[in-house]
Order: sequence, then structure tokens, then C-alpha cells
Amino acid sequence: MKVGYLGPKATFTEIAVRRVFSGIEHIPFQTIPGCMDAVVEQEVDFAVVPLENALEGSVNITLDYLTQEVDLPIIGEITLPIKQHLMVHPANASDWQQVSKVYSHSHAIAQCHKFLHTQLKGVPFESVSSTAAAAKMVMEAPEANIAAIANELAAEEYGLSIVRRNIHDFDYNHTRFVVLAKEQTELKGLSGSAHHKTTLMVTLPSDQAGALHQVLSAFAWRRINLSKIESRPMKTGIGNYFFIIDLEMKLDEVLIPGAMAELEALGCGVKLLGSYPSVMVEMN
Ligand SMILES: O=C(O)C(=O)C[C@]1(C(=O)O)C=C[C@@H](O)C=C1
Repeated sequence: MKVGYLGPKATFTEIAVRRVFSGIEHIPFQTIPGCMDAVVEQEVDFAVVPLENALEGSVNITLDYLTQEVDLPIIGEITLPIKQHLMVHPANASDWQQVSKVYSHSHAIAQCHKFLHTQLKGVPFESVSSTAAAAKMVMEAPEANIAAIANELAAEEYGLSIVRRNIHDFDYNHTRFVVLAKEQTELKGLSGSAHHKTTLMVTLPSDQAGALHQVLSAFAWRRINLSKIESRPMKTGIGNYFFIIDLEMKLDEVLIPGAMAELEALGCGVKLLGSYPSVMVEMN
């Protein structure tokens, strides 16, 4: 068995993988679509990809690729606390304030905007494919005096010195990752979880007044709690959106199928993206 993740070694995604998957091979991929394609092509059995951060919101590439390019059920959710650190090559540790550029994943840069604006004012930043990819770049270029924003494991893995700890702008910084598979599968690492969610993708009938209100009522009168509703462009024209809706319950035989049938009767398109256990794990 193999699980694919956004690499290289020591990304936050790999930390999430380590918490849940033991005794199977962990395979790094350079991009999030690359992880998902590897499941479709059966190169790996599972993929773990970031979906949403508490400070920066959704990881749009994950949402869009998952809803529009592949057909893979979500079989689990892992929520991980995120601690961002500024790190440089040990040769540059004493003059880190003179760094010429800061590299990281776009979400990590966004989580540290206040720090960058106040402590490294004027220093350019650039996004790369992951936090660990940034750490690796810094390790490979000691002469450049550049910095990365990444986690503690990346500092260890790539032999970097952490010069400022916990530089994320708000304390409550968590990221949700989803586990994808080719088919609905029960995950051993998550089987003890008491918390379940169900995610639906809903498209509204065009130009129908009150359609979203009616969609929400289908859940409201059944007392199905929603933990998230988000719109994403359908990419077919301005103003054309679909909705991703997270329900705080496991797929049952009555309430969710009843709500889905009601939405279809209203003229909505409804797709079940997954019903899955959800766990909150620790950094270490
Ligand atoms: O770059 C990484 O380390 C990742 O695992 C990606 C990612 C993300 O896409 O949001 C995951 C968690 C953090 O929020 C920052 C980056």
C-alpha cells in the first residue's frame, strides 16, 4: 500500500500523513494535482491533500481539481495545527535580517503577512510548490542568503537554522487535509473517530429566484448542521458558481438521501463527494 502527498519530504502534508498512515510507503509528489492523478492511475492507493486553512481559507487548486478534473471520494479528514517558522542556512543565521528573499508555499506566506510586513519590510517573497520545497532551496543555496517559511521537521530534514519561531499572524492556525482514494475504503488510522462529515457539491438551476434559500431549507428543516458552504466558479461564465457544502453528519439512509432528492427535485445538480471520519491530530 502507498500514500501520495505534496512533497518533498517534511511538508505539513507529510506530517498529516505520518499521523494517520503507519507501515505503508509515503510517496512525495511535486503538485496537488499530481497526487490526485497518481490515485486515478493507481500509482498510489491514497492521496492526502490540503483543503482549507483557518487563516487563509480554501486551497482552491484542491477544490477545483477534486470537483472538476477527477472523480475520487473523500474517505477521511485530518486537521493539523500549523506552526510556521522562519529558517535560513546555518551559514547565514547571524545576519538573517539581511535576507534577500523569502520563499514558501503561497498559503504559508499568507499566514505570515503581518510578520513579513513588520519584521522584514521590503524584502520580496515568492511562492513555490510547498514549504518543504522552499526549505530545500535554501539548503541548496548557502551563498544566496535567502529564507524559507516552513515547519520544524523541514528545518531538521534540510539542516536549516530556525531564526524566528511561530511567525504565523494568529495563534489558531490549523489546516484541514483530505484523504482521497479510488473507491470508498475504511481507513484504519481514522476508524476510532467519533466525528463524521459528508461533503456535497451542488449546482443551482440557472436564474431561479430563491434557489440557494431553498437548498439551505432542505438541510434546515431536517436539522442537518452545515459546517461550511463555499461557492466556486464553474469556469463557464461570470456569475456561474457551484457550492461545496459540508454536513456535520455521516451519510445515513434517511436524512441526507432525502435532502439530496429534494435538491434534485428543485432542479439542482447534486454530487456526493464523500462521507468520512474526521480527526484532529497533534504536531508531534
Ligand atoms: O507546503 C506545505 O507544507 C503543505 O503541506 C501545503 C500547505 C497548504 O497548501 O496550505 C499545507 C499547510 C499549510 O497551511 C501550508 C501549506
